[in-house]
Amino acid sequence: MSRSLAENYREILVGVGENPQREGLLDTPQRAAKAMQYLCNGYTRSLDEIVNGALFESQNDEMVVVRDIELYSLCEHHMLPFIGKAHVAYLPTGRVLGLSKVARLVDMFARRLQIQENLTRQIACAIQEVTDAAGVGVVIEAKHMCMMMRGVEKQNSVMISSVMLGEFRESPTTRHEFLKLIGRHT
Ligand SMILES: Nc1nc2c(ncn2[C@@H]2O[C@H](COP(=O)(O)OP(=O)(O)OP(=O)(O)O)[C@@H](O)[C@H]2O)c(=O)[nH]1
Ligand SMILES: [Zn+2]
Repeated sequence: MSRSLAENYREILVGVGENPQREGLLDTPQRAAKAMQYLCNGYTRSLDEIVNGALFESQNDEMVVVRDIELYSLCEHHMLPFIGKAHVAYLPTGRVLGLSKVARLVDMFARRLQIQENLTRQIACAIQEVTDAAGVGVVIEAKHMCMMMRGVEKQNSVMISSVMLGEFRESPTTRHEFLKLIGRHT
């Protein structure tokens, strides 16, 4: 039988040289397990459940941009947080996605163990799949705790990753409009 997450956290406490019996730590394994389950709850979600049918007919085929969506994820190499912002855009072809669903979709993929590049691509592909857009652009800027709190210890570097699909990849004008709207291009 596999050990519970809480039991594993108790072992971690011992592993880092702590006494899991001391008063302040008595509930910590349970609490940490609950927190970690929350931070990884994206594994239990699906695209259908997130979108919940919130697709609306619209004749507007101009670019939709949702920028500055805050993002909290965990890097799959160190299981330490990376924190930043996601900017998402698409060109609708008759249907638009409920606004909050863009942010929910970002969270669904962010609440998993990730590398930033894969997270960026998964968000872009999901938006494409759900909306059947003529193009999708996603930019993520994030700071990685594994680079700040340990390792190379660089406090000011920001990782910027992008994925451009369809029109965003083929047309420099579309791409520039997106980058301008998110403040990344003049
Ligand atoms: N490309 C990419 N790399 C990441 C991401 N998150 C963490 N990393 C990197 O993953 C790499 C893992 O390198 P390793 O040498 O196996 O691990 P390490 O000894 O802990 O590396 P250092 O962080 O350099 O101390 C490091 O360069 C991290 O900076 C990410 O989202 N994308
Ligand atoms: Zn890392």
